[in-house]
Amino acid sequence: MHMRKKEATILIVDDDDDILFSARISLKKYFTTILTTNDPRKITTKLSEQLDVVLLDMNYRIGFEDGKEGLYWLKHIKKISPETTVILMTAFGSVNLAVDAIKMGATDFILKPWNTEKLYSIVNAGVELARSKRKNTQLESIQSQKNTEFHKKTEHIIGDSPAMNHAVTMLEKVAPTDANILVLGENGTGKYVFAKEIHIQSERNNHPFIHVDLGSLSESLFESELFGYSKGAFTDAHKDTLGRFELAKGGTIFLDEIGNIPLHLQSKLLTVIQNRKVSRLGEATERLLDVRIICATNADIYQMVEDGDFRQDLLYRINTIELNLPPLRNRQEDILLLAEHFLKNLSQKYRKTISGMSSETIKALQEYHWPGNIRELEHIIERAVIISDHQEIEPSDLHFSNRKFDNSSPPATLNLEETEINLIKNALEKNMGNISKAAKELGLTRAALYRRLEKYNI
Ligand SMILES: Nc1ncnc2c1ncn2[C@@H]1O[C@H](COP(=O)(O)OP(=O)(O)OP(=O)(O)O)[C@@H](O)[C@H]1O
Repeated sequence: MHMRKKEATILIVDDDDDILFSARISLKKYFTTILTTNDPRKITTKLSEQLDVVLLDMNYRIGFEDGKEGLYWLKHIKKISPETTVILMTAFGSVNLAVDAIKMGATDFILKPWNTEKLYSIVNAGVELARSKRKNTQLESIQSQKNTEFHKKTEHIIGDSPAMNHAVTMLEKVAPTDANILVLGENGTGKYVFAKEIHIQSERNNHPFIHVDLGSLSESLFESELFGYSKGAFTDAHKDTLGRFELAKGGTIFLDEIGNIPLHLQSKLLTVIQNRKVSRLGEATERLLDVRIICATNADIYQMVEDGDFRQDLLYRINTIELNLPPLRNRQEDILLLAEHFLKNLSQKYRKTISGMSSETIKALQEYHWPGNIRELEHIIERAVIISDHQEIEPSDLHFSNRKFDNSSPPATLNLEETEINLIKNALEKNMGNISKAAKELGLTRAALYRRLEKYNI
């Protein structure tokens, strides 16, 4: 009977070449990759591969047959690759040794000589176990990565302008409810910071907060990323994969740059939100959706609705509560507070002793237009802290991304679109077409800059 081999990497370690040979022959029929070595010291290099199962002999040197060496190597493997299943082989089956080995993380035990069927079934169970462990670890690492990222970002919400105080009051009111929230604001106004803070102040805060940047996902990836897929749903779908909605279970999903999803996916998203159910691509099973949805955009979403680019019914589903984050130039009071906050943190980070900002510096900061909002302010302060040789930050330490907005020369035009186009062109010129650098100067993500290049046909 012809059977398809299972994708798995198995390492057999034994000092007896006959055993290696026969085990290899037995397992080769069922699994794609069988590695062997007669020297346990080679295990370390083999562990650089993703090993599903190690079949490990207990005894190597003649005369030392108490299994200590096997236990030593078992510990070694578990330390380097905790997800790998270790199965011990021995000709001297002793219950005590088996117990010790299992305590130390071995999964099973097989006595020599074995029969092929038994060997196969033990190894196969080991492969399955390794896979499920790996899957869990991946999930955990996604979450812990997300969490540390947030801690860095959230810190505090700084600001004391009426607009900011209003936004914070709203945040505190709506956070504990399960209402869907739409956060509106230009780039760098703190939409992410607010979304995360809403999650932290909600009852879902011991569940995941999953951020999806729809601006950086290609259209072909939207669906599989959001909804997940089952094995075989498309050519590259090698295994069942959770979507972000499922990953966020019990917690909050933050759909950033919501204005970016194409119309056909807007319908799909609408259905998901209405029915509160998701199914993975290629799968009929529907799973209950238990997430709070926060969306954000810097686009004029109402204009998009008018132009037929965004579904009105979807907008009404996601904007139960709307939070508006005003641009920095409209909240003068916050500029100084934020600048001082960044100055303090960044001087610490770069180990500089800077006592503050000169009054000319403060004036320059307050008069600037801040097209990149808080992110731009943070960058400018960071750069100033790094280059400054002064006690206080001086205007010469400030490097505004666009001199046209410098207080010394008023902008040539006040039309927003034209201004944006000019800014982008200047940034590109200055950085010799380097998108990453230009985006950084503009206080935009690369994806956001790309969208603008497309929009304005630059
Ligand atoms: N109120 C605030 N207090 C302190 N720092 C803030 C505040 N708002 C934003 N920041 C900082 O400014 C930067 C930009 O904020 P954030 O990423 O939340 O903006 P955004 O509106 O989501 O931007 P984009 O639309 O470009 O994704 C971050 O480094 C963030 O920590």
